[in-house]
Amino acid sequence: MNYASQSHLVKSFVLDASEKTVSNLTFEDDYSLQQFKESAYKLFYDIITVPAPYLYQEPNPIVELFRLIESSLGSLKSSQKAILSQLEKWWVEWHFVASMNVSLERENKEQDYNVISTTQHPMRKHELSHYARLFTILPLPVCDVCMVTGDILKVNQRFIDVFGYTLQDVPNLNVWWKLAYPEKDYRTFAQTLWQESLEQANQNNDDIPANDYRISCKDGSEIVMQVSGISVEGEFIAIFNDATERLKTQEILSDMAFLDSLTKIANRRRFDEKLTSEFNKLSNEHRELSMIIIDIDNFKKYNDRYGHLEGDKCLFQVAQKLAETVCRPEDFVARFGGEEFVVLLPQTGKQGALFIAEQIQKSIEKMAIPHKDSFTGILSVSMGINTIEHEHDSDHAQFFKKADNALYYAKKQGRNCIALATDN
Ligand SMILES: Nc1nc2c(ncn2[C@@H]2O[C@H](COP(=O)(O)OP(=O)(O)OP(=O)(O)O)[C@@H](O)[C@H]2O)c(=O)[nH]1
Repeated sequence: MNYASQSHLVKSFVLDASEKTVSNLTFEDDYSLQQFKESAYKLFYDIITVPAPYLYQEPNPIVELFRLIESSLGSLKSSQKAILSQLEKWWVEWHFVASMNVSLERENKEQDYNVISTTQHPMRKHELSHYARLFTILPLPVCDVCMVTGDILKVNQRFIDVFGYTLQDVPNLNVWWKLAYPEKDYRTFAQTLWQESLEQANQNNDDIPANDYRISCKDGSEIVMQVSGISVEGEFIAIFNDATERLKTQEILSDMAFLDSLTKIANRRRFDEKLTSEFNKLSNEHRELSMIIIDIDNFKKYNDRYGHLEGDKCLFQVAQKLAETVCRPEDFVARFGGEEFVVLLPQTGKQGALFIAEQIQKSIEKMAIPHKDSFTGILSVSMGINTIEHEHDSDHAQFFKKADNALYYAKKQGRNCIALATDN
């Protein structure tokens, strides 16, 4: 771009316009506004010769040029300032329309599409110029991608601000996937999800549905984005919406609801509360209380062999099975943490608790979840039981500790077994 000559042209245009046609850019009627715009567009048409505008990159040539013009005008009058800033906006619009026309012309070669005649009247492309402005000023990161080649055609300034990548860093989808999704497994997952979303949009003739993606930024930080999009004739525009805050809120809400997010049973916090309340009841009423701590055997090896995702699935299945097996309304099941669960059985003595533990063992065995690295070839659990009566001198921490000691003993016996805490 020849900055000097263009700067000179725009400068004389601004000076001329601010002297004659407008004062503070308040146009008396639509006609004078239209006149002014048309002369501006005519000027752009005369001076713009760059074939492929890279408007959305840093440094942005248009912005640079206008900075130059502004400094060369010395101390600006407010009317000149207003004209200059309007011109800059229109120039961006005009440039976008011109580039759209160039691609339209390429597609319509056989119809002898006349680019010049359309670009001389750019306001006919009203919608396009609106789109151009939207694309530039949208406070969300957006990028425009050619579906055929995978080339990223444009990214807006917000995209650069949020992710740190410019169009040079991510010229096409291949590079984008590698940089933004550096971990191979997660990349495969994200690509599959995005591909399915594209197909779904295509089938339903609808927008690209929104899903959450964990994206790595140029500075190495990670950000969770809800990505959706629209597809328009061989291109799609991906729209990124920050999901971090939403996910944080969801997490807090699910914590507040005392639900373990993975297994969908009560969590540790809820268990602590329940244990305290059951313990307090003991002193007032003639009651018993039993606790069973359940720990999956060799779960580390399970994760190592079948992968963490399968491990998560397994934890969910075991938790649901426990909730199904321990079904009296006053009984209580929670995930204590990791691969450890806990059952509280109010008004239940040693024999009753042992019976429930055996039921649990059987139901887990019946699920027959394959576990090649376990002694039995299927998933098993070990359990420690403790029971307390209304006359007691321990606190709930001690009560828990004894059940945990019993569990430790069960593990030492070779796993897949149940141990009762001793009285002392
Ligand atoms: N998939 C998955 N794994 C978890 C989760 N929480 C804890 N773990 C895994 O559970 C495993 C527990 O390992 P250990 O404490 O060594 O116990 P173990 O391998 O079952 O051995 P034993 O208890 O002696 O039978 C670790 O590998 C943890 O990473 C979870 O939410 N999901």
